[in-house]
Amino acid sequence: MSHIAVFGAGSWGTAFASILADGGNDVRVWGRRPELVEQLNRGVNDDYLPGVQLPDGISASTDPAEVTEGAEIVILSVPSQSLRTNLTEWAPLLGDKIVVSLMKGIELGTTKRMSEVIHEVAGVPAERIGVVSGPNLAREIVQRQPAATVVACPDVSAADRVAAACSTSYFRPYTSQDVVGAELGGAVKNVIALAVGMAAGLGFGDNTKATLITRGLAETTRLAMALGADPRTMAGLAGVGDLIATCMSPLSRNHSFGVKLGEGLSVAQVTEVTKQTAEGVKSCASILDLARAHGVDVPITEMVNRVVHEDFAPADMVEVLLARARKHETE
Ligand SMILES: NC(=O)C1=CN([C@@H]2O[C@H](COP(=O)(O)OP(=O)(O)OC[C@H]3O[C@@H](n4cnc5c(N)ncnc54)[C@H](O)[C@@H]3O)[C@@H](O)[C@H]2O)C=CC1
Ligand SMILES: O=C(CO)COP(=O)(O)O
Repeated sequence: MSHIAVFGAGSWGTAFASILADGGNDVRVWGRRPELVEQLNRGVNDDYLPGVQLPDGISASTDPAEVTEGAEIVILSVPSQSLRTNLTEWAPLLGDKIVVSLMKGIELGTTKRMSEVIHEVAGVPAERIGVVSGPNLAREIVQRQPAATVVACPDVSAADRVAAACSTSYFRPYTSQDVVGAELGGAVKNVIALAVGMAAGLGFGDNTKATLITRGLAETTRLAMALGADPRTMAGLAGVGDLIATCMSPLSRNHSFGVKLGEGLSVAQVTEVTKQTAEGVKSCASILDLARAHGVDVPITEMVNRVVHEDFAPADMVEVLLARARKHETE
């Protein structure tokens, strides 16, 4: 049994803590708000996962030092744009632990991946920074529905340790050394899910959705390869696997956000009613910056960014995408 710390008591932090507890670990969760921490200590998380009874083996605290004391692995699951600020406080607690990011976003302004932010702010060597990414909608996971994921880390033995800790009868982790691919797949699929949601909100059917998913995979792969990722990761769970789950599921916050935009609500109106993190809304801008810096064409991301940040209409997005010059499919 390992002692594992989880920072972030939202839907995925809590669901991942449940996997770890089911895997036989002693899990301590850090939450910001005392009321939520109190809920977790009663075995529930009514704010983010209402109606779910959490497994035994999870305790929670608002004290980062208490949560990390004796932990071998530290899992980070806060919104991507808050990680840098959070880590400034947590960095001294990380010591020689394996640090794992569950986050699926790219930092605004710096265009850094979450593993890069962890390395930069907390000084953790790349060999001890892992990423977990795959088709893992939190609500299905806490119902113990079967799913698989990717645990990526440059150090295979560290990836193995994390994979062993989160291996259960319903959750199957595969290991990988492709951190860049896993992080890019996880971040860009949120943007594509916004586009697919918009298409659904506009009343388009499965041909349109499949087209956006497939061309979304093409632009994700182009960008990931430009950053040094293995293209095979894009054909795996952290690539097309997560892309399909997020683009097709009404449980996805990014997909649902896009649907409301497609139905005619403004970004401000959708933001107002969206209580949880939809990473693609912010990361579409940083992913576009990243792609431009590497000279990579990402037309869907570009259109999503225009809708979300430049007041462009979703219907016009479709028109512009279809009016582009014809090209070879594999270019
Ligand atoms: N929910 C899901 O199904 C999955 C989510 N993810 C990723 O996990 C990450 C976390 O997302 P969720 O747990 O789903 O989000 P969430 O919105 O359910 O929860 C976010 C948590 O972070 C806390 N938080 C908000 N602002 C904060 C700040 N400034 N400092 C510290 N804590 C703050 C919130 O209070 C909440 O506890 C995201 O990057 C998301 O893309 C990855 C796989 C599945
Ligand atoms: O990453 C996810 C599933 O793998 C969750 O997607 P959303 O953040 O869009 O809900």
